Amino acid sequence: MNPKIALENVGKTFSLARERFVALDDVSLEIADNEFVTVVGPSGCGKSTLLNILAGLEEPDEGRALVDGAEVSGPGPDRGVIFQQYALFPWLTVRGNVEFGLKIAGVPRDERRRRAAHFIDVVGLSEFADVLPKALSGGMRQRCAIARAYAVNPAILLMDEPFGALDALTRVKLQEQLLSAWDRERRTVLFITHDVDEAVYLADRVIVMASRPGRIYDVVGVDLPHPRSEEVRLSPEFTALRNRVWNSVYHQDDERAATAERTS
Ligand SMILES: Nc1ncnc2c1ncn2[C@@H]1O[C@H](COP(=O)(O)OP(=O)(O)OP(=O)(O)O)[C@@H](O)[C@H]1O
Repeated sequence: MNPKIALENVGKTFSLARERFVALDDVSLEIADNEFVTVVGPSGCGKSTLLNILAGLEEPDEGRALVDGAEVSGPGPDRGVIFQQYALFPWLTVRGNVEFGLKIAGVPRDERRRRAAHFIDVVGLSEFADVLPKALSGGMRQRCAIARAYAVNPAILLMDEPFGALDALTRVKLQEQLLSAWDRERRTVLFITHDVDEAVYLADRVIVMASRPGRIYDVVGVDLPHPRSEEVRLSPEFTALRNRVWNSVYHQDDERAATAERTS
């Protein structure tokens, strides 16, 4: 089957003052329809650049980014993007925020109401539908942002550290909620995180990146059962996968040093 998303030999370099940063070097990746892929790696390894290219917010210098076989040429309603900072409109209620994208898309009022109510329920915010963002906690705001992204029904969700600013407990709750929403309404998801446990818990496949130059370093398949639960989180299988990804992320430098030593 054709992949939903494909990156073909993507390269991207930024120049800052006199320095050049190779944010992505020859990155190739295929993501299947309805697959949940997480990306982890050290700071500056090009994770956000990769997501921004797929979102159509950055252009690659080399190679191509494809969605459904067509080259990405800008943002589109087929891709919902969720960043770490929940960009909610402060003057709109939860319902207003979730309905906003539907209004822009020209969805009629009754259908808008119905869809917004459904996704507000999916993220567990029904009681707060008429509340303004300032009265919500950080976790609730991010749930509202997720409901808004889901409501416009994009085939693809691109999530850049969406839970990065939240405390550990809220984070775990949101992981559960995101996965249960995904179990009910499958989407193709690319999810960036710094958190190895989060990467393994959510994913069908974890992509580990390395920096300087930014590239794919390791790919780890996660065959843990769904629906995932605390039991899965505490299982030896989860621990083994987590350790494997942890080693890949945190021992990249050891390997590099050993290679440098061997070749010097
Ligand atoms: N607009 C830009 N202008 C100049 N350099 C940039 C720009 N965007 C990214 N870079 C550089 O490209 C490299 C990759 O950045 P990117 O933000 O993609 O990494 P990241 O893995 O998402 O990092 P982090 O985990 O810290 O968010 C870094 O060296 C960064 O400084």
